Amino acid sequence: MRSPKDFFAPLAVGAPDPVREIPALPSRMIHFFDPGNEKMAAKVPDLAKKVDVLLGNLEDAVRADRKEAARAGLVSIAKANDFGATQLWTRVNSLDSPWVLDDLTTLVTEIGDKLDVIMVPKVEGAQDIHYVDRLLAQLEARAGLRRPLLVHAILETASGVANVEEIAGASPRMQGISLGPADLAASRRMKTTRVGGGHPGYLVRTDPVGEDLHEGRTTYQQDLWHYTVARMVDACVMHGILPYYGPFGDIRDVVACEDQFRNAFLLGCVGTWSLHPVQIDIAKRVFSPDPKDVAWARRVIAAMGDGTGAVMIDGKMQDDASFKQCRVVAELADALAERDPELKEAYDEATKEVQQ
Ligand SMILES: CC(C)(COP(=O)(O)OP(=O)(O)OC[C@H]1O[C@@H](n2cnc3c(N)ncnc32)[C@H](O)[C@@H]1OP(=O)(O)O)[C@@H](O)C(=O)NCCC(=O)NCCSC(=O)C[C@](C)(O)C(=O)O
Ligand SMILES: [Mg+2]
Repeated sequence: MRSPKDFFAPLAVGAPDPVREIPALPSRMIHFFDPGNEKMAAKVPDLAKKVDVLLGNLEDAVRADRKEAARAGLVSIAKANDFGATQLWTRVNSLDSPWVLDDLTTLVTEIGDKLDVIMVPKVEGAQDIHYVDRLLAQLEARAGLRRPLLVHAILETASGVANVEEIAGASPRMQGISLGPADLAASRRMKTTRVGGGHPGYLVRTDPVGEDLHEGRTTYQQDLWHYTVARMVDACVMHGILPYYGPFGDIRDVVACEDQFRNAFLLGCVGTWSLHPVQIDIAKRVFSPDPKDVAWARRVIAAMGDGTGAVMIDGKMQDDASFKQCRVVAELADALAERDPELKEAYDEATKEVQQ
């Protein structure tokens, strides 16, 4: 284990200094595309205006015989475009694959100055992050990069979940963690065949009402991912990094997708993945606080002054703790409003209505 004193020293001579704080940039949706797929790649410049993060995916969902095309596609897309405030991320192949070394070497060398975050799949423990950390420092030094690349881990193995706290704190490069429900389900031997979302068999049932055990008993479907998401959120917050939901594979079921995203938002996640253009607006709607909640939060903050003591607003007690919750909502709204003029108008309009 590294000494905390050494944590902010570069891991290679000439590599940039590690960051001391992870920037809380808007990242409501991480939009996945296959850079080797010409149809998808053609849509990227337009999509860049709509999404917070564009991610060139090199791992699963890219066929083995298209891995090199995807890598080369990402290099040319990054070189040909300036995405402005939209971040550019990549997901490299897993650390046990034959492609990852070339992914990291090529991408850092060719477009290290354009990339913000490298997503590493199937992370099992801190040792995986340490490997990537050192290698990135060596490549950054060789490429003469001035800004360190950040690392995002996907939580998609049982050992990854068991070690999530040490993964979150393994390097100052750690930017965040996403849930990978499909690989995680396989790793845990869960008996599901879906990419995220619920399952009708995972339920609770009300007590029997009479002799007939089948009669009049309501069932409620439960959230298969509650434990993992909640644990991931705590691990991330403990280490000052950002938690994200992940993929929702039933592209047609936009209703359940929105529910899954909202559960994650309410539990503390800052964003999710969009796998198809139709999921972009869902993520934007869910991960931008509701204007009514923003107006309420601003009203509580104004009424609470320095944030101490207790006041009553519309019959509800407010104190230091509810003031802090309101600040979370209001600060997120302010950050998003800076990037999105439509949201700014909606938030200001709702705030004015409350003040009248
Ligand atoms: C689902 C698929 C096959 C349906 O693709 P489609 O072509 O059948 O859909 P469509 O509705 O017909 O598409 C309409 C148009 O949108 C385009 N399009 C479609 N998707 C995108 C996109 N993402 N970005 C940009 N453009 C896109 C598509 O090319 C088409 O263009 P056209 O009108 O010119 O013909 C397709 O959307 C896709 O491949 N999406 C990305 C899938 C992906 O990245 N999967 C990996 C992440 S999930 C994962 O790995 C799991 C995890 C974490 O590891 C774990 O839980 O373990
Ligand atoms: Mg996976």
